[in-house]
Amino acid sequence: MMKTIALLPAGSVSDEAAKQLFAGETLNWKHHRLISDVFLSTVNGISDYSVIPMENTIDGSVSLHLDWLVHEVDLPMQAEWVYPSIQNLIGRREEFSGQSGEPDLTTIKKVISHPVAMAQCTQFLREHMPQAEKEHVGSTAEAVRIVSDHAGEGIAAIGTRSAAANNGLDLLATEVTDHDNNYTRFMLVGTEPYTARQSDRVKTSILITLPEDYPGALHQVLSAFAWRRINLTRIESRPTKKKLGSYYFYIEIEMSLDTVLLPAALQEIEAIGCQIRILGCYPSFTYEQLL
Ligand SMILES: O=C(O)C(=O)C[C@]1(C(=O)O)C=C[C@@H](O)C=C1
Repeated sequence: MMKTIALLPAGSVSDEAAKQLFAGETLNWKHHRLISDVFLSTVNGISDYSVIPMENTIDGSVSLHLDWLVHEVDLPMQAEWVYPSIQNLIGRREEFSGQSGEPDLTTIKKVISHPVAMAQCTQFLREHMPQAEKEHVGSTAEAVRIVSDHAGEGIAAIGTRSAAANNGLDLLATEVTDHDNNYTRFMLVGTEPYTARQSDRVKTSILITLPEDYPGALHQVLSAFAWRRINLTRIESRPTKKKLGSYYFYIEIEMSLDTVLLPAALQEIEAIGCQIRILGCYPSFTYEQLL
């Protein structure tokens, strides 16, 4: 049966990234304005998978989305991949044209975008349009659509080339992120394994709650991995939301759950009183692998 994929709107970075992961396949795309609806679509069985942005080169972890996976939904991670987040300043050229014919960015009254995309362009915005009010919306694609619906109101958006083209708008400035090599790591979550492509790199994500009043617990957790020479690629602490100062550790491990060493390490960690929740074991793809 044809699979259904829930994701942010057409022209968002999520949309471009998902098309890359599923290149060559015929699928149903279910676009949603808000990431909460992207999650809920798969929770409610309307979609098979949700596409979730998890981490960005410039802005770091997308904590809100990690918190959703931890607290709100129980959707296993099925694949992770990396996609470039190339942002542009988008609007109508004639609305902002200066004397030289080049866009005069100081005439922009308001810039809108997704908060993560906006954060990737902080310096650019401060340098070139300190006068502009900043407003956050659900995705870069939605920001571009709003600009298209509000001609003549002095609004520009940060978004992708494809969103500008979809809406017949101009690129007022290209590649405006504060650092080149800006990538976003995406996660495919859902109840079925992703099998369309294979990767030689498999990761396991877990959530660990440390026992209370156990000095050195985190050190012991890390050493259970260290002496087995198990590589950790990410460790993040997030509030349990139950008590001030109480945290989970989200850990990404560069090893499959069916490799003998990993269950042994997890057993050792449980033996000191830690609670472990497995969030998924999934193939990991670099951008180059998917080209
Ligand atoms: O708004 C979009 O285009 C998205 O896909 C969302 C999102 C994010 O939430 O991290 C994804 C990647 C970009 O780097 C910026 C924003």
